[in-house]
Amino acid sequence: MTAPVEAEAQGKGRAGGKGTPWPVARALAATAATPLPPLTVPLKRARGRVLATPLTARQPHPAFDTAAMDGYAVRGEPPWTLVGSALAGGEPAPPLRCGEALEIATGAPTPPGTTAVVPYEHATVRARTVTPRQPGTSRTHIRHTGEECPAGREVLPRGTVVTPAAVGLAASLGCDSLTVHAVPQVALLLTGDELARSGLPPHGRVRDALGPLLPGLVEWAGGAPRPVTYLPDGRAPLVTELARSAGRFGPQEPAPGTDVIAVCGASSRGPADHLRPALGELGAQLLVDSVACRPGHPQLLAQLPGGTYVVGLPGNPYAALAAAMTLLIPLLGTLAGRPAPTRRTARLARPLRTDPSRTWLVPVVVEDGLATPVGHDHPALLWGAALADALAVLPPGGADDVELLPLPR
Ligand SMILES: Nc1nc2c(c(=O)[nH]1)N[C@H]1C(S)=C(S)[C@@H](COP(=O)(O)OP(=O)(O)OC[C@H]3O[C@@H](n4cnc5c(N)ncnc54)[C@H](O)[C@@H]3O)O[C@H]1N2
Ligand code: MOO
Repeated sequence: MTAPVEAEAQGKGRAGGKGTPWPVARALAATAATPLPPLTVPLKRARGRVLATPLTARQPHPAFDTAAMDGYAVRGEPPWTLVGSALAGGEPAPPLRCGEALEIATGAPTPPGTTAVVPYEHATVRARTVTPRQPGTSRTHIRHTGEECPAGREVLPRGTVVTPAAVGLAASLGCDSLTVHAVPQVALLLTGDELARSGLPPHGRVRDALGPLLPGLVEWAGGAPRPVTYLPDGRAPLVTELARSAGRFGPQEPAPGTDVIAVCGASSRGPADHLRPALGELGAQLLVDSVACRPGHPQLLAQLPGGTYVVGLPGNPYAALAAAMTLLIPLLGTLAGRPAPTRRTARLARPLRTDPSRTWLVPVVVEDGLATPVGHDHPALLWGAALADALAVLPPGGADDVELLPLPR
């Protein structure tokens, strides 16, 4: 599927054309790369990354026989004589003898010989004699060593995203570090002389919507966004910044280790749309050149000679988001080591206008398996996307059941 950029950059024939079919483009983005190499990081830096090796228990859980309730550890048949007390984290208690009871806190090791823990509410104590309030049940209220997880057991497979719960689980099982995939480093280049970064822009200029949007989107997809770089319109600044971001050359210090560069704007064929010519000048290979979808068709995926990927996103903000969901998010997922997402579908709440040759990405809210379009889906405004749970993928010709691309919430 690769084609030298130079050839494409010369012609304008594909600007309004159909481009790569949307499902093909997404699959190309997901398979263009391989996961970044593994590295071992402390637990506190592991969250959001992806396990490169399975998480296995370094110790059994629980690590010792322990009381599941506050009450009395007892041995043998009642009544029992109270011989002392044990708190969680305290000195280990000596073995119990038959007929003895030890006041015990939840989580304290049960002394050797314990046959049950009688909760306070099930016991009566008089003159250091403990008796049960009701006939014994079959429950001993002892959590035995390894009963929840034996040592060496694989508890999370490779490819699991490290959630807060996973970090806590790893700690419970004695881990101080996790082996995860490196996080894709993402440079964000925004082009356009018309962009204003705060306040109400003067006539003819527009507020930048993508500088505020993209870092959160990249983090959600498992990448690490670099601070946004704003570029003036022009081919030369784009060539210089693409090369610098890729760490290849440049007058300034190269940015080390950039895996992906997302470029916003300059993706179409107008006089200020320099992305394709700039990529051509740098000797990039186009992997996807325009996608048969609305919005977002001018998007592209390319690879610079040093290996860095470039995703070209249209300047129109909703078109940029739709394009990012098509090319950038699958690419980042693969680089980050995430498994392919589970395919989700829903029934469209009402039929939508369809296109015979292009996929439409439609913002929807999803409830009880029904996808309801929220409207407000003009390519230039993120209103519909901000209301939506997901983008519904409406294939050429339409469908009753549609695939969903969940949006970050
Ligand atoms: N002759 C053709 N013209 C256009 C075509 C085409 O096929 N043939 N496609 C249109 C489509 S669809 C899109 S989308 C845009 C893509 O344009 P670019 O990627 O080149 O982006 P720009 O021209 O720079 O900007 C387009 C539009 O978006 C605004 N913009 C840009 N950046 C931002 C930002 N960060 N935040 C908010 N708004 C932004 C910009 O001001 C323009 O209004 O091309 C069409 N034209
Ligand atoms: O990608 Mo444009 O519609 O897709 O604004």
